[in-house]
Amino acid sequence: MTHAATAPQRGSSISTRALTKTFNGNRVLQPTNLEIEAGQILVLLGPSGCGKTTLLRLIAGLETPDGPDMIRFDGDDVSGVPIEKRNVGMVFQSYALFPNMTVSENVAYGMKIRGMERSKRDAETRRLLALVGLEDYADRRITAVSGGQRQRTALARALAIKPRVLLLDEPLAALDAVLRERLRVEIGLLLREFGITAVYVTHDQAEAMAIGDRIAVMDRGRIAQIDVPRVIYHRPANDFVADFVGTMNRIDGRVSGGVLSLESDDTGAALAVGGPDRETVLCFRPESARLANGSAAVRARVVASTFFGPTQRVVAEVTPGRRLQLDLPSSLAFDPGQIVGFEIEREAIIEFQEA
Ligand SMILES: Nc1ncnc2c1ncn2[C@@H]1O[C@H](COP(=O)(O)OP(=O)(O)OP(=O)(O)O)[C@@H](O)[C@H]1O
Repeated sequence: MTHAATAPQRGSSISTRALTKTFNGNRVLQPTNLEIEAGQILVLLGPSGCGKTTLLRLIAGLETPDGPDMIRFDGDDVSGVPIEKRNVGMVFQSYALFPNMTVSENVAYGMKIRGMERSKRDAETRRLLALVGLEDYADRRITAVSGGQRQRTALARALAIKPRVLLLDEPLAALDAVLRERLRVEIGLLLREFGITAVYVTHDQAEAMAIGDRIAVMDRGRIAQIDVPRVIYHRPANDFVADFVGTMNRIDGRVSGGVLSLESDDTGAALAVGGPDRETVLCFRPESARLANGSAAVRARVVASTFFGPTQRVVAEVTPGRRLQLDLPSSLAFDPGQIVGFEIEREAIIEFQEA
């Protein structure tokens, strides 16, 4: 395991039971049952207004649930426990740091007001600054460090009070894309090293995939699906999750003799999918397409192509108006109007039950 200096502290498990929240007669959180194991990172992912922040604030104790005994930490009802007694740390998009203090003073603040003695506090501050890679910036004023360094200061400050639950609300939203990408990896590693239980709100699916042990995708006050990132991505439970997480292609048509056929002049689809004859909608991700020729291939007319570096995203029509997005090797050039043939592995095809 890890050595003493970074020995993981134990996080609390969190569970909610039919947790709801109503604002002025409007129920914005539908009955929600969550089980978050100690030390796990759960990401709440969903579009604006779906209830992510409300759920986070309920766990924090910043909002009151509709009823008693709806939230438990380590099996104990925390309904009557105020935020300062819940042992939660919070990190927000706006850093909420003290601008007139240095980086290390900000990190030490919580320990100071809790009366930790100077030498212990200094040692702990140094340890935390090293952990977030800011040891060389300890004496800089907050106003003299970058956005990413401020966010890491905020994280170190939240961890300094040794919370058993860390709640993060869009902590990287204010940062530029490059920094966001780097910090999302770093934060995930840090939280795991700390062994803390974390709930992390974002509407950025790449961030959710990188950070979450599990992801809860939320839709209009409900959890639409909760699972590990791989399952959320490859086996979305419904249309909403499929569309919200990544790009999903759809081909609708009739499956007859296990094959979905769409024919029109020089384009068309002949996808072997198996199963009984039916009207259906088949879904697949752009990266599931493989270039192919022959009778088993789908043929589509290229509309446009965008270069991504290792791959290119080709937009092509399988019949007029039925557009698909395909990720194909970028070493090949595809001109508009050209016919491209491709296949999709059967395991990569997702079919939702007709509602
Ligand atoms: N204090 C409040 N009073 C009344 N309605 C509220 C309050 N807080 C949130 N809501 C409503 O609850 C719903 C969920 O809001 P919430 O902030 O939880 O969404 P979100 O998923 O975090 O959105 P965003 O990504 O935009 O922050 C919204 O319709 C919002 O308008």
